[in-house]
Parts: sequence; C-alpha cells; structure tokens
Amino acid sequence: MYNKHQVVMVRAKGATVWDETGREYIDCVAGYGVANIGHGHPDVVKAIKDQADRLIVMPQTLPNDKRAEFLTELVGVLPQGLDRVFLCNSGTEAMEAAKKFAITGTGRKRFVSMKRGFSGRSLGALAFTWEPKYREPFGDAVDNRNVDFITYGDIEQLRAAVTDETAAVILEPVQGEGGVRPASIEFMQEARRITKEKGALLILDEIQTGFCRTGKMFACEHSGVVPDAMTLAKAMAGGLPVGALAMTTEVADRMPAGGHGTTFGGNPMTMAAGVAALRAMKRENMAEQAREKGAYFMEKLRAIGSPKIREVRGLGLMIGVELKEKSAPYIAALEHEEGVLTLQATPLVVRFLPPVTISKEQIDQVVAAFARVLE
Ligand SMILES: CC(=O)N[C@@H](CCCNCc1c(COP(=O)(O)O)cnc(C)c1O)C(=O)O
Repeated sequence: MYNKHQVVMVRAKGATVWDETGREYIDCVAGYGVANIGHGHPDVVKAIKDQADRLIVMPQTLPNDKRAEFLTELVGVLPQGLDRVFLCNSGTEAMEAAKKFAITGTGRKRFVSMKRGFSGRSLGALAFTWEPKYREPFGDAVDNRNVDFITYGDIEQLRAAVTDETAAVILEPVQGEGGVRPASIEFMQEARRITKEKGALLILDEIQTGFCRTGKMFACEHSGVVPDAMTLAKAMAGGLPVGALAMTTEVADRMPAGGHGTTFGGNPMTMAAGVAALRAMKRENMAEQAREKGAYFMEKLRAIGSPKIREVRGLGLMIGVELKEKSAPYIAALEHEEGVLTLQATPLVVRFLPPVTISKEQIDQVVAAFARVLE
C-alpha cells in the first residue's frame, strides 16, 4: 500500500530524525503535520510516563480527571461557542462523526464539499473526497450521491450549491493533500454567511491546519469565521493518535443518546499527552513562531529564484512549492542526497510541514538543500 522509503527511522528530537545507521535528517514531514510541537517534547514525554504509571484505560462512560483536564484546555483555545467535543482517534473518525452529527443536527442529508479536498480514507469520509484515485477502487461503495462538489474558492458555485436541503458545507481553510491552497478570507466569510442564511452547518476541517500550523491556533482565526463544527486530529495530542469533533451545543444536543461512540476515544494516555501539548503550544507561543518562521521560510524559498518553481504558497508553516514538473524526484533527492524529509501534495507540489519548533538555521539548511537539488 505504501511507497516505502529505503530507510529505517529509529529516533527523533525536535525537528531532527535519525535512521538506524545514525544518519540525521531535518524533518519537514513531521508525521504528515502531527509533530507540530517537535518530536519528543519533554513535557509530553513526562506526561505519558506519569500517566502510564497511573491509568491507561478508561472508557468515556466512566469520567476521568485527565479527560476533563484536556477538554477544559481544548475548549479554552477553540473559537467561542464550540464548547462540546466528541473525542476519537483519528481525523477520519472525526469526519465520520461530523457527518453523523450534521445529519442529526439539521435533519438534512445533503452535503457540499470541495474539489481537491481530502477528508480521510473510510468509505464515509471518502464520500466527501473529490480525487478519483482515492475513491475509484471502491466503486459505489463510496456513496456520494448526497454530495455536491464545487470548485474550492468559487463563491458563485457555493451560493448555488447550498440549499435548504444542505446539512453542511465541508471545507478545509487550507487544502493540504489538495496542494497547499489557502482559501481567501472572502470565501471563508461567504461560506459562513451563506450557510447561516440557508440553515446549513459550516464544518471546517482543521485536521491538518489546526494547532498552530498556519500561524494561529486554528486557521479559521485568519478570517474570523466561527464554524458550527470543526474536525481536529494530527497535532492535538503531541503525537499520540487522536481525533475530535468540536461543535456548538445546538449541534451536540440533537444527537440522540447512544447515537455514536468509540472504545479508545478520550483515553487517559492520549488526554494526558494532549494536556501537555496544548499547554506547550500556548507557553511557547507556537502560533506566533509558525507565523514568523513561515514568513521567513517562504521568503527564502522565493529567493531561490529557480526557473523550475511556479509558485511558493502557504500559510504559516504549511508551505507548498509548486514546480513546473513532477515533484517526486526532488523529494527523493532531498531525502537521499541532502538529508531533508519533505512530502508531496499533488504531483507537482513539494510540501513542507516541519515542526513549529524548527530553528531558523535548520530552515536555512533546508532552503540551501532545495536550491541544490533544483539546479
Ligand atoms: C502514509 C499515509 O497513510 N498518509 C495518509 C495521510 C493523510 C493526511 N491527511 C489526513 C487528513 C484527514 C484524515 O485524517 P487521518 O484519518 O489520516 O488521521 C482528514 N482531513 C484532512 C484535511 C487531512 O489532512 C493518507 O494518505 O491517508
């Protein structure tokens, strides 16, 4: 299934990863945007060790102190009004929950999703995903008959697509897998206005953009848009598997008792790591770090001036360099020749998702390496 690289990674700290031969890499993959606070953050490591000694397993039918602490921390950083949370274990699970809560929350069944969007790999989440390569192997087991796809950023199409049958619009503030494409502030604000007008929910997918990645705690803050629900995962628990659907009380209260569930969601280990991670993000002002370092990183990438680069784009430390040719060979050269790990985001884009704690010196090394492989 996976395009497995010919290395074995055995250790990591901050933005550095080591393979089994002891070779060092600067990590601009960070687990696909998971290690935002850096690999092996000491606060998270300590929290995991302490919690392991206290309590690892406790289902959500039995309240737990760490879970309560995490929910308080999370609601404390979420946009005002998103004060109810369904906890789970991945982004896909958060998207599955979003679909169910939107249906019970509105009594409607239609959705509007974005071309080039990515919502996860389950059959339910795939229904929101436009890219055929993800869906086609499964045929009509991916049931997207209730989904209208529009061009990302097209306000006219959005206005036409959202009706009084629409349960929700699903939208990434920055499309990640779709090529690192930030939505315009106008598009975000129109999506909020149009959904409110039609009684549909606005569900923002901040699974990749959340938790300081784009220069704010959440990407929606750049436009001031407050959604009815938000899917979260990746960096939320300092590297442990996690997912959540944050939502308004109005949406939460319309889910019938026992209407959804999860065995591992909200487990004390993940919650303990999450408390430490969220506190570290605030204490180390990581949103501002991402803003400042992202601007620096993109300025240096643009200064390379290679004729092979079509565009450098992104928001904070969610960066994509679109080339005029396939990006895969350059990603491979960066890894094998330069010891820099990067990832694709559609065939022409080299994506950089480093830990927010990456140093300026490491950014300079990554840019110099990229300039060399582009020669
Ligand atoms: C190697 C590998 O498996 N990569 C993953 C990378 C997925 C990265 N994105 C996850 C994601 C998801 C799904 O999140 P999860 O289930 O992978 O945690 C939902 N929404 C958005 C905006 C996302 O970016 C994949 O190809 O499915």
